[in-house]
Amino acid sequence: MTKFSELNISESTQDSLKRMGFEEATPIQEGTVKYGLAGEDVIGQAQTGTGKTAAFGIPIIEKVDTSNKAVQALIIAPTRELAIQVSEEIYRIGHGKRARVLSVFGGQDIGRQIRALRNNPQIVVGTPGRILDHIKRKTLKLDGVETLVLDEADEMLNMGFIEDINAILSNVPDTRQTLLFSATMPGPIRKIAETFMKDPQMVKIKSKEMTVENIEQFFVKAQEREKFEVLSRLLNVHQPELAIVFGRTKRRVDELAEALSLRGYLAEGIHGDLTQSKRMSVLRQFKENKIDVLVATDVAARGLDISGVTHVYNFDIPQDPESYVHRIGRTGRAGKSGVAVTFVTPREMGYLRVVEETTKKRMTPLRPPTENEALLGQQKLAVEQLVEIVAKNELNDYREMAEKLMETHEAVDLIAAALKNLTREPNETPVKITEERPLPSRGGSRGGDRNRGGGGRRRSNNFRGGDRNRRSGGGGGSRRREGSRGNRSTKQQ
Ligand SMILES: Nc1ncnc2c1ncn2[C@@H]1O[C@H](COP(=O)(O)OP(=O)(O)OP(=O)(O)O)[C@@H](O)[C@H]1O
Ligand SMILES: [Mg+2]
Repeated sequence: MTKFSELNISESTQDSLKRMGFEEATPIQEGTVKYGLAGEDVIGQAQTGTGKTAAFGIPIIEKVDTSNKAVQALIIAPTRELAIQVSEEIYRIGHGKRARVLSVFGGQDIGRQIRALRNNPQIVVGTPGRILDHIKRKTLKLDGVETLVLDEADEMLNMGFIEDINAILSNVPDTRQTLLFSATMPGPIRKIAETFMKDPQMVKIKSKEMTVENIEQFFVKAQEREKFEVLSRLLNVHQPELAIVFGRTKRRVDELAEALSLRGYLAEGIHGDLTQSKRMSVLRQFKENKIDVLVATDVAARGLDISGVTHVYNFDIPQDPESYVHRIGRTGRAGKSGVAVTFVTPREMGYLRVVEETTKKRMTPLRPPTENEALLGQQKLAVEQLVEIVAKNELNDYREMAEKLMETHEAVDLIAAALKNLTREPNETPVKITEERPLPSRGGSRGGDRNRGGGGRRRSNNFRGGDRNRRSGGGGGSRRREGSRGNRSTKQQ
């Protein structure tokens, strides 16, 4: 590990990084900051959660001239949430220098953004569509841009943003420096990326596997119709602090969020058809631990950095190995540990093998928990909660009542009743999960089919469904979840 002081960066930026709790540079930061500072183009590839944002953020902050009113750096990101997150991180890195950073994205009042743009931000982070909109309105001038960043470029190209990106690039001076970062760099994407760039320095952080080793990776084989029960049981056994469940389509996400709420989990869905304010409020609730389970599509979760995500469940196996890498990378970030479980129907085993070949990592088979094991997991949790309440020693208002109860009942029955009340018991509430068709067969369960069609094809999984707005609420939030946070770090697999 390298100290930031060895990377030739200013005291003020070093102070900001210290304030953020960054003590040493991660390998991708160590590898790219010098090129970034020297004005060279860089293609940076490193595993999820290893600090790629600061890898481009640090040189941007170092180079920005705060006495110059022009926009000097433009960062393009695939989603609104990511644009916000990246702008916040860069703002923090630029704290000492007082650089002005602004995020612009669709779904937010454009008038407000236009006014903010008049305040001369030096760094703008945005989604392609909205950036282009501002260029057309002449509310965003890019002739002073020296550094352009494409974060998650492959996702933007998958989403069909290539023309928008080309149009944006034609408004940025040719003399600019271009930086491109992602955890995965599929071949065709790299080729396209190179056409945007001049003699890019390739910085690939070598690792045996594509995924970080602090994520334990499991798969569970289940029939499509069994998957939801298996998910509920796994949640009961694993007791995740925060979990993300990925579904293949927007409809799937809506139905899963609804079904989980009905069964008493604090769950909400997030996907591209929700209004911007709904998406932001769901994410905020998740970050504040008011939701335990976030159900999401691939796109909605790309690049998101939420600390405390302990478990990722791929309710549907992703079609591309790259999606798998990005999905499970929502856990195990910044050196923390995480667990990923991928559901696979027998017909989809071929996809699992392709994922494993790409990531160079075998997933461990996981037996679906029995109903009894799920109950036991929850009972254990109830015991922990009860003991914790006792340890808090705030029971004075209850002692008298308790003593009275003990005159007529056995102590053991009373405790058993309290435990029962705290336990999430197997719940048969009917839920509606429309069966998804399995992915097209990949020829046999050993897979290994390298000749998969559609390498450069636009992914369709995030563009289907979404024919309904998500019903809000769902009720059923269980009592026992409330105030039980601090106690739920027990991780089992
Ligand atoms: N040098 C560092 N020391 C400690 N923490 C860091 C350091 N650099 C980044 N982090 C933290 O690590 C987390 C992950 O960083 P970041 O979001 O940049 O990852 P990423 O590589 O872009 O991941 P993804 O591929 O998922 O987009 C963030 O919370 C970030 O603040
Ligand atoms: Mg990132």
